[in-house]
Amino acid sequence: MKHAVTYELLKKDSRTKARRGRVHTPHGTIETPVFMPVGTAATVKAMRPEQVKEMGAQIILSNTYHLYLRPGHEIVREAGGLHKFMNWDRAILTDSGGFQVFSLGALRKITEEGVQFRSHIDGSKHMLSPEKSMEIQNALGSDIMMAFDECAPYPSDRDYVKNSLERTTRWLKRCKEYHKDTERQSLFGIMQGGMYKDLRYESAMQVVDLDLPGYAIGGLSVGEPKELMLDILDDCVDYLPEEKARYLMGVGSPDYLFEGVERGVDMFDCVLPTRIARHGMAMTSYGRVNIKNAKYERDFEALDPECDCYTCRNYSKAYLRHLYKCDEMLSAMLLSNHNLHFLVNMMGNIRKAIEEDRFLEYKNEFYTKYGRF
Ligand SMILES: CNc1nc2c(CC[C@H]3O[C@@H](OC)[C@H](O)[C@@H]3OC)c3nc(N)[nH]c(=O)c3cc2[nH]1
Ligand SMILES: [Zn+2]
Repeated sequence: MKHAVTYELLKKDSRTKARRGRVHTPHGTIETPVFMPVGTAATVKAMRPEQVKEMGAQIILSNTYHLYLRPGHEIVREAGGLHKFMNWDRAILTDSGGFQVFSLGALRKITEEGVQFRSHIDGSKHMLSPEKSMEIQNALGSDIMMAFDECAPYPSDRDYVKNSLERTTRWLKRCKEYHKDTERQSLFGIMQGGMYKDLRYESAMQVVDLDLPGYAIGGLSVGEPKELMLDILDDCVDYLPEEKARYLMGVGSPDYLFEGVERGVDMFDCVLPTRIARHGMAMTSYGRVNIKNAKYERDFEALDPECDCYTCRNYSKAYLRHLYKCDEMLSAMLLSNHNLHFLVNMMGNIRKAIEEDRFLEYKNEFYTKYGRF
């Protein structure tokens, strides 16, 4: 059968596991490695779609949990699907809701059937199951649908993680069984296994056995120390087939992106760029800038001298600091625009560096200038 989404490997780095590829989708081709802006409630916060497109973003993310609760997936279906509803004609990936139920929902109860929870919005009772998650993602019409899984909390004991990953595999089979229109939308499996390397292997073998168009590494970036995350990640990527796309969920800041690329990851997502923007923080070529700092009061230079984004071309740090101090909406808009542009642009430079076989040199140059992460 023809899959909606396919991965094409273009070039492997000669000294690391970094790789340059493409993810072909019904809404366009995604150059990888790629950073995917997060648009949880069908909007990349404080950004118009044209701006997200103009900076070069090829795919954005949205969320089953949020859109099911508000406005409701049937309304999005009646609107013609998420692409139409939010005026975004490039690719969309939706998460399955499992993670959000645990990070946002209240009074949860896990059974073989699925997860019962109360809405964090109005306390109403709901049930998410593999079938329900697929029904919602079918209604949203995303190009890539994530399997309904359980992301075990950190830390979790071994028995819990083992039972959880086995139930996640049973849920994945139910997702695959339910999803019929494989030429319109592709289902990605998610490997779990917590911080236990042997359980990671078990989960990967069970997930890969279902021969899906792409796979995600879940259960990481959940509060574990960086060196532990990277140690687990080192193994996880090798358990996934080379000819399929690999997505590391919930990652990340610039250093995690470099470390993930170096270990063979193709796709990344993180709320950081827009979230820290709302708190007056910017990522720049010379490290983080906390715009509320008094030292910027008379700093009439651009946020990042090496950035050509709309924010850096037209406004000074002094003005951005003023906007933040006045709690003006334009503050979040301009800082979000820059932070997203910064990460999307950085990934473009990483892709170019892999093409020119100088990924490690670019990584070291970036780290030296950026300083402390
Ligand atoms: C932050 N760390 C982290 N996030 C994670 C997410 C949410 C990403 C999703 O959450 C939204 O941003 C809040 C993004 O939109 C993304 O959607 C795809 C995960 N989702 C699933 N289904 N399974 C996991 O194991 C998992 C692990 C994560 N670790
Ligand atoms: Zn900029």
